[in-house]
Amino acid sequence: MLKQVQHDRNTRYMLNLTSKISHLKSNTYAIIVAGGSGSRMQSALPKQFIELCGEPVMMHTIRVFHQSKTSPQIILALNPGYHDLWKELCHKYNFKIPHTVVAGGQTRFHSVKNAVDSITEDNALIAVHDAVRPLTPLSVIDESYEQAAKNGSAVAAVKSRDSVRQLNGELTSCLDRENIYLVQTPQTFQSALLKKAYEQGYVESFTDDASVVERSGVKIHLIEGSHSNIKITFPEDMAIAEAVLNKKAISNS
Ligand SMILES: Nc1ccn([C@@H]2O[C@H](COP(=O)(O)OP(=O)(O)OP(=O)(O)O)[C@@H](O)[C@H]2O)c(=O)n1
Ligand SMILES: C[C@](O)(CO)[C@H](O)COP(=O)(O)O
Repeated sequence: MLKQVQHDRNTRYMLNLTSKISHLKSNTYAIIVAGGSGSRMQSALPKQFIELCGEPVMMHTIRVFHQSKTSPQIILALNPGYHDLWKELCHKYNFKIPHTVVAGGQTRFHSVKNAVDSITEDNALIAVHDAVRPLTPLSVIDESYEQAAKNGSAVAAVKSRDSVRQLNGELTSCLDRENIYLVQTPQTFQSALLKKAYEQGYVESFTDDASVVERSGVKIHLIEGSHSNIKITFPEDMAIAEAVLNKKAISNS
């Protein structure tokens, strides 16, 4: 029964998608940023290389973008010191999804910038995504391209499920959580906007692409993300990601 419901949902989704995406005229790109060192993970290898359910985290991430109906060209930003390891891993895991590799930079901003600079098209849609978010639903990715085509930007976000308090000196005050969104990736933009935004100099408050684009004077549009779209940051996140992927494999079998 559960399987039938899932199947019906998938079919409905595919049908909706075919009609929705058929009018997307722009070429699409996916920048997967994998230039970080994963200091909070405290592992010998950066977390994007750690094996999760049979293959490195970032192979899952690239695969989900590859499955998008929009067929994005995939650009991976990776620290040059890891390019050879990545080649070896692609060979070892027989990973054949086409992608190009550019150098990762000092910060996430610099990694994204290197990838953005490698794209020459002004009339494309570019999704920027963390390599360490391997659980992003395909529907969120496709919706992000669709909405960015309409509105210029589409940034995945979810409402807080917890109550939220703000620290003011020694006191705390309750915030209205209806107005609080937790921001995820993908963060998708029309290429001309993203390229212009990444011409700005780096400032420390640039923690994501929305903050860079907003600073260039462009309004940010949010889209519904997913609570399962976690960023692998701490060791316990691997166990959560594994459980979600295993559950998905069972419901698809
Ligand atoms: N110089 C950097 C820093 C981060 N990232 C990427 O940005 C994403 C989100 O960053 P985060 O989770 O903070 O990764 P790390 O910087 O690797 O982790 P930490 O902050 O714990 O060191 C990751 O996919 C990471 O590889 C990047 O491409 N280049
Ligand atoms: C881009 C991001 O994943 C959106 O939530 C986040 O800002 C990355 O932050 P981090 O401090 O580099 O983990």
